[in-house]
Amino acid sequence: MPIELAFTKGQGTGNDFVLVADPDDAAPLTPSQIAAVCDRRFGIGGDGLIRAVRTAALPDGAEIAKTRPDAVWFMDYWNSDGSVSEMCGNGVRVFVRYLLAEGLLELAPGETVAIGTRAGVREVSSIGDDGDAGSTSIDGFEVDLGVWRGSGDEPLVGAVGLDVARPGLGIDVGNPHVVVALADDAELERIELTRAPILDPAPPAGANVEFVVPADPLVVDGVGRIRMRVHERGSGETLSCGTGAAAAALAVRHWAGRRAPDRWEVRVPGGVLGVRVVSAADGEHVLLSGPATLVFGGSILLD
Ligand SMILES: N[C@@H](CCC[C@H](N)C(=O)O)C(=O)O
Repeated sequence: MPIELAFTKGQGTGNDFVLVADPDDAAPLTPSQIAAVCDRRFGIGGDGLIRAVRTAALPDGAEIAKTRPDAVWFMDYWNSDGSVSEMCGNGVRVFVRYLLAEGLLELAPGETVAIGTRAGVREVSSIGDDGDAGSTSIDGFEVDLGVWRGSGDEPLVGAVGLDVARPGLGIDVGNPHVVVALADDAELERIELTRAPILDPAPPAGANVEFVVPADPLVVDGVGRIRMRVHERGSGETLSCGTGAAAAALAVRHWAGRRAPDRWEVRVPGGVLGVRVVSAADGEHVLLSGPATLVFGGSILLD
């Protein structure tokens, strides 16, 4: 007997998601149902599926429910192939937009909400209008992705369109990334990402792979500027990846050395994202800002 699933479609810089509400985790979806929903020809289509579940109702939220009762909602994030991920930087902004539209949350400009994720609690602020967060922040929402770290991975990365494999730098912002610098825009356009890049050695949990090109000049008015394309673990090439944009900015900042700025503008095929790095007592936090839009809603029949 097919089940009817009510959904909303949303996107942030062209990274698109199917959102469903299941506050009590009453009807978990199987990986094959998720892949069917995300299929662009046979389903709704999306780079991922996000379930809105109360943190206390989801087994993966149990620890957060004990320590951070203010993180009422959990972003249960799934890639389009039905694999699970710890975190999604574009997704978490669209998730907050969705909670607001569904009347599940109230948030004024400048206010912050704590969201449970598999990477831990993430603070999301409404910015723009009255809630400005600074010159590189993009109106919409800004998420504190927490303390970033180098993953220690330094694989060689091969991709169709690259003459030789290039060195990659592993960055962890709650989920795993490998960032690769390319020479120029022509090389960035030439790579073919319908096939997954080959990482040697491959990180055990896989990785999202970002290809970046610095703008010339790299820094204007204290803001670093880069272009990026991405192949996402579990979703293939997407128009944008928020955590990937943060990882790409962090890698270029690392390569640029001590005088590199803390504010970055990252151009992706689907738009522009803001990244800033802020020092705190527990380390360097990376913050991501960008738009979040709901596009349409409906219901789908699922086997
Ligand atoms: N598009 C997302 C990242 C989604 C998860 C990723 N594919 C993974 O498996 O880690 C973003 O905006 O960060």
